[in-house]
Amino acid sequence: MNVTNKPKTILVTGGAGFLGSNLIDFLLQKGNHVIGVDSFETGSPKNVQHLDNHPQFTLVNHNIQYPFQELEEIDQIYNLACPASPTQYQKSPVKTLRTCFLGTENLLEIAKSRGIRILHTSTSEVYGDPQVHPQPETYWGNVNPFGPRACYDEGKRVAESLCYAYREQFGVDIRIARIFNTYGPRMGAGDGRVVSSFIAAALAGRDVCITGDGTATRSFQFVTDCIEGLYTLMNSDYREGPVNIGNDVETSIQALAERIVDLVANSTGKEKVNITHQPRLVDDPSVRKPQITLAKAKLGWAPVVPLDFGLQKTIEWHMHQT
Ligand SMILES: O=C(O)[C@H]1O[C@H](OP(=O)(O)OP(=O)(O)OC[C@H]2O[C@@H](n3ccc(=O)[nH]c3=O)[C@H](O)[C@@H]2O)[C@H](O)[C@@H](O)[C@@H]1O
Repeated sequence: MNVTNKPKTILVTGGAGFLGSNLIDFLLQKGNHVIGVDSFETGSPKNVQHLDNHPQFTLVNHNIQYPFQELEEIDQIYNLACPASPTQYQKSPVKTLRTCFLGTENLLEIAKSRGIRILHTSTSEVYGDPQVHPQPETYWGNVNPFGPRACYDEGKRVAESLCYAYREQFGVDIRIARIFNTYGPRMGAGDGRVVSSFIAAALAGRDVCITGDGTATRSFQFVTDCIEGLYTLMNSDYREGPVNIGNDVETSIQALAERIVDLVANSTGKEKVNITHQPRLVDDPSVRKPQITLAKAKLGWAPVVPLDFGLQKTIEWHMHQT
């Protein structure tokens, strides 16, 4: 592990998104200068509003599908720009693919021409509906290239291939994180992903709706663990291949729903809402759990936030939204 504390100028794409804005806060707290880039298609200005007058922070409205016209000197790039919620990335699948390929290419070109390091955020979705469980980085996945999730799954896969190609052909210094289901403050009520959707419904007194029979599993990582993982990977010497960044405690969606319903009822003092079911989504992965031995060994990183604690923090954040 080689985590350096020397302040840097860091470009964060997707800077007004859920993960991007949390990463920016973290990097600023460490004394860095940060340039946040967002096209505001899924990112929200509210996520970075508190940084309006921050002397070390610049916000740029730009879509990474297009090359940057001008850019000051930078030391590192984190590429987090891409809609990540299935409901969002399926709205415009061509745009999602373009963000993954052209967007990543534009950033790799900057890294190449300036000789700087780039961390690309990939996803557990590269494993598709996995036939190997838990998923190690060496698993090549089970992805449908011709379905509603393909724009994201294949987009993220080709972006990894592009990073690899830029490393092999041009010697670009790359890091790739495969992020598993992450939740926490700033994942908005309308995001569509399961934790924020369940919390928002329960707080509003609506039924919590499971798509499927509830037996599907995910392994939920609190946002602070994810950000620590990304930062540690970026500043580590490990460049051989992708690294899973996730929590390896697996939970069924039914169990998650029941837990959220209980925690929200406890927090509000109101009655528990009902849990209902709708048909399973096409190509929805039936199980997901990261193997994180590589991250532990090479980065000395492991998640530390228990699900109940993270859910409680997330519920409190939602309760304070207007
Ligand atoms: O949160 C994430 O980090 C991941 O979210 C999605 O992957 P997915 O696992 O499908 O995330 P959700 O949409 O949160 O769904 C998780 C499970 O909950 C179910 N779900 C979701 C939403 C809902 O309202 N109700 C519900 O039962 C889904 O069918 C699925 O089985 C993205 O595709 C990933 O890239 C991303 O890394």
